[in-house]
Amino acid sequence: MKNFEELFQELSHKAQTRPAGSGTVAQLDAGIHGIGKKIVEEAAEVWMAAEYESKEECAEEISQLLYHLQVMMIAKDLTLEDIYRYL
Ligand SMILES: N=c1c2ncn([C@@H]3O[C@H](COP(=O)(O)OP(=O)(O)OP(=O)(O)O)[C@@H](O)[C@H]3O)c2ncn1[C@@H]1O[C@H](COP(=O)(O)O)[C@@H](O)[C@H]1O
Repeated sequence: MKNFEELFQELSHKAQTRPAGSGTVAQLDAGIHGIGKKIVEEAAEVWMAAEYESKEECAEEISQLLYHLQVMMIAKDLTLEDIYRYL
């Protein structure tokens, strides 16, 4: 099991090394517009899961939203500290 910080490290490394087959690299190549659409889509899936699905399905959708938010952070060259200072 990985935590938020570990996922961010992993995604940052993928963005730098660009391994073949990485979905993260594909997302980054899709650009801000594509990543933004994915965030909106995943946010809607979180809402629907919270309304109509199980707690576990809701947790999975939330994890996917967090993933796509991290991809956006990397695309915008934001660090975790840039975000944490507003929490
Ligand atoms: N945690 C995630 C993660 N969460 C969500 N996703 C992506 O978000 C999509 C969400 O799935 P959905 O079923 O909601 O969407 P979908 O419409 O079926 O998917 P698409 O057809 O749009 O890809 C998944 O298909 C993944 O592409 C993730 N992709 C990768 N990770 C982790 O990121 C790390 C790096 O992954 P790679 O860059 O692929 O090596 C690994 O540790 C992965 O576990």
